[in-house]
Amino acid sequence: MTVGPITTVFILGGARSGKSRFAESLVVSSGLNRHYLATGRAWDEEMQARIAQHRADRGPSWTTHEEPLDLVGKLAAIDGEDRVVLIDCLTLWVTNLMMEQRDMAGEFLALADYLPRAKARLVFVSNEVGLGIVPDNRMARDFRDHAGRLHQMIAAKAAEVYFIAAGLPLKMKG
Ligand SMILES: Nc1nc2c(ncn2[C@@H]2O[C@H](COP(=O)(O)OP(=O)(O)OP(=O)(O)O)[C@@H](O)[C@H]2O)c(=O)[nH]1
Repeated sequence: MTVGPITTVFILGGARSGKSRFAESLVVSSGLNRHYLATGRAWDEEMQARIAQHRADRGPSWTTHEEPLDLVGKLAAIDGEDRVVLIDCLTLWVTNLMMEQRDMAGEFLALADYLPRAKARLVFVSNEVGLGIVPDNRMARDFRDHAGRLHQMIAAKAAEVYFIAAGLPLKMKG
């Protein structure tokens, strides 16, 4: 990640592709203060254990925040020139917004509009969920469409975009 002008980085990949690890390595190499903003919720014991492991792996040099819905509000609240914020991940945010029946287009626009105003560097992580066959239920199809639209909006605003597969980053923009 370029240290200099304000930069937004967007990292897309499949489940267990290594996207979070790659994102964390960019944050560490920036030399800036490390902030982690989780959109996920611990809905069962397995997820609680997974989150605890992630926190232990990140270590004490990271400040962790959790916000399932008001992503722009939280980003604005923790903003600062001295830091980089890793947002993990956009697809869980989409899930949470759908569960609460929020205005998806409005929420996405608010996030895209916020990006050029951020003082912190932002590293977004998301799951590419659009590569398989068309899901046979409506909710899954809607989810896939929302995620695809959001990804295009964030990729358009990001200075760098990566696709991760099998732990390997492919730079798509920047
Ligand atoms: N609430 C909360 N969630 C966290 C925290 N740390 C990590 N997570 C969540 O853990 C998820 C990533 O973990 P995994 O499911 O193990 O990884 P993955 O995205 O399948 O795989 P990779 O592509 O390898 O990153 C993220 O989406 C985060 O939301 C935390 O401190 N709090």
